[in-house]
Amino acid sequence: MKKTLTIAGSDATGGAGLQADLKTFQEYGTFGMSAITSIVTMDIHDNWSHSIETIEPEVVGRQLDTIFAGDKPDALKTGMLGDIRTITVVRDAIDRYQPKNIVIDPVLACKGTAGILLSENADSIRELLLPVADVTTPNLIEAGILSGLGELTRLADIEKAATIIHGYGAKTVIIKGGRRFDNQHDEALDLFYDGHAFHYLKSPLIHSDNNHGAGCTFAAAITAVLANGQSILDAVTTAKAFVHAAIIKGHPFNQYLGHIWHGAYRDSGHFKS
Ligand SMILES: Nc1ncnc2c1ncn2[C@@H]1O[C@H](COP(=O)(O)OP(=O)(O)O)[C@@H](O)[C@H]1O
Ligand SMILES: Cc1ncc(COP(=O)(O)O)c(C=O)c1O
Repeated sequence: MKKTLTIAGSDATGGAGLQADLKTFQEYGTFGMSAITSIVTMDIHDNWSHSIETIEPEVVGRQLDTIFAGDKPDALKTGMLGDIRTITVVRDAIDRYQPKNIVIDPVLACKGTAGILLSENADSIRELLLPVADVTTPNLIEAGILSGLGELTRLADIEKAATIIHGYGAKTVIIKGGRRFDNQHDEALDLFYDGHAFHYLKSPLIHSDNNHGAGCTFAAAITAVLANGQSILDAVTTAKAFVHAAIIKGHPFNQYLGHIWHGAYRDSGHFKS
């Protein structure tokens, strides 16, 4: 049994955050574990504004000590980390326990929120987590912030951002253009860069707002496939198909939010032996 770990925030609605990660880990037949960093709530009476309650960093550290008291996870991912002190705690645990297959999803922006969440975390993620990342998966906004390039509107900008982020130490960078990157071909386009070549991952753009949790789920699927021993390019390719199926079979939650369905890839006949 391969083991996977998420260090992430809780999304009470169940679509994103550690809930998305654990569901996805299970879909890939891995045993998921979680260290919770923050609790996100949304207010139906205030235009669905998001609030973040951070868990004491010391408690995050104790969760990690608890998890690493067992066999080492075969892969781990980080999501929303909440407090800057938490980023230090996570890096300390990585130095102490030396896990392999580290996926850093640098969550700085949630869909459905006008502003950027936790932009002050960007510097700490860049300095402490990118140097130990086997894979990092910023969306278009996060890649603009982490690279310092700001708004990325052309393919050349995205490639430049990937090169800069790779320069901070992440071995593989995947910039999720998703539906944010405007292109003439109606494609959801992501860029994969491993320091050698740029690969574009493309899928038809789905015209749906039921996309809450897509980013977390994409990174969680990569984590699970790495835990199962496959290559990074394989992991990213199947994660793209997994999240594509999940968005197609998404369903509305309320007038503000629509969920993806994490079980859609299995429903469409995958994972059957
Ligand atoms: N409307 C869509 N149609 C097809 N794929 C999408 C769509 N929106 C996002 N994706 C894909 O889902 C994954 C997550 O991307 P995105 O939603 O941009 O991340 P985040 O949740 O971090 O903002 C990427 O592989 C992206 O290309
Ligand atoms: C705890 C948590 N993590 C991450 C996210 C980002 O979600 P997505 O995968 O839609 O970008 C959210 C969004 O609400 C969240 O609540």
